[in-house]
Amino acid sequence: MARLEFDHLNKAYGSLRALTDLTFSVDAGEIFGFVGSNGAGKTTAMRIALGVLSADSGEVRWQGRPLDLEMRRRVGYMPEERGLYPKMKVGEQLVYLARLHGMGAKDAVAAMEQWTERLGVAARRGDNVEKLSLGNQQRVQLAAALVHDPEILVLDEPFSGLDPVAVDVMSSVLVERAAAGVPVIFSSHQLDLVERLCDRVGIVRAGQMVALGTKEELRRTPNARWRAVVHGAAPGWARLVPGARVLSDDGREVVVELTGNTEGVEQPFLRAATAAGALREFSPVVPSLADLFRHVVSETQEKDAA
Ligand SMILES: Nc1ncnc2c1ncn2[C@@H]1O[C@H](COP(=O)(O)OP(=O)(O)OP(=O)(O)O)[C@@H](O)[C@H]1O
Repeated sequence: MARLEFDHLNKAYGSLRALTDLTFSVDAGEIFGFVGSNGAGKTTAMRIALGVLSADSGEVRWQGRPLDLEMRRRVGYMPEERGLYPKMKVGEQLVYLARLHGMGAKDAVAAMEQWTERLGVAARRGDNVEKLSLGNQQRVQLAAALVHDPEILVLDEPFSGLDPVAVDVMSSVLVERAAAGVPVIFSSHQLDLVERLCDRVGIVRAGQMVALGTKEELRRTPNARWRAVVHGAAPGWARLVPGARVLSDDGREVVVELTGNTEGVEQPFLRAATAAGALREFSPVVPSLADLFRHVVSETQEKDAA
């Protein structure tokens, strides 16, 4: 299986430990969301993958082999600090970058035309990059990451500062590249997007991976939560349900945490809700990625403090 592996990466800047045994992998065809608070170490890990920065120990492998200079030419990278030449024309710059990655002149021009078209900046090919709005510069930056038809995509906050249309274009490009077998890793603070796009997610805190898995795996909690909306019920009815802890109750909507998360664990709560009054809604409460993120980050902060 073709897989991009980040294997026990350690990195310190002087006395600051930026990464501690950071380990995870991204399969070919998978979109991996790399999330974490500011300063958690995402950029550091991506820079190590690209060889812009060296790790103190650990390595990044593609298909079982450490990423060397030759392989890194086949990676599409969007650096956080962005890396375009402001005084060079959009089209020329993309052709130049494609050639730098080993493409022939004709193919480089064709790829530049294709990607500027796809990303909605074809009309700006003749303009210097610095004349473009920030969002359009970012579209060009993505074109720069894609123009050489990379085998791997590593994108540092590709969605920041994009308008909703550009977000849609960027999303569809990532989904399409993954469908073509490319492992895609991107960092983002926009957790709704990560939730929507990613197959798997890794949450880093202070250089360590604190949660890793598919969205379903991350959402699986030891105790299920359910909500019921009941009209005309006597106050406090839910407190009498065996195995249920009431988390909130506004007189109509009640949310409970149940002991366990097995099939059918909600049935006593459902029966009680039906008996209590007119049941209008009944559903499981599924935590969002933002809920999980807050939970994981605050939980590990408490552990650190202890
Ligand atoms: N060149 C550097 N010299 C010293 N410290 C650095 C350097 N680059 C990063 N750091 C520190 O390493 C830690 C990890 O930073 P990094 O940029 O990798 O985090 P990040 O997760 O990408 O953050 P953000 O979401 O804010 O972009 C931070 O504490 C940061 O201050």
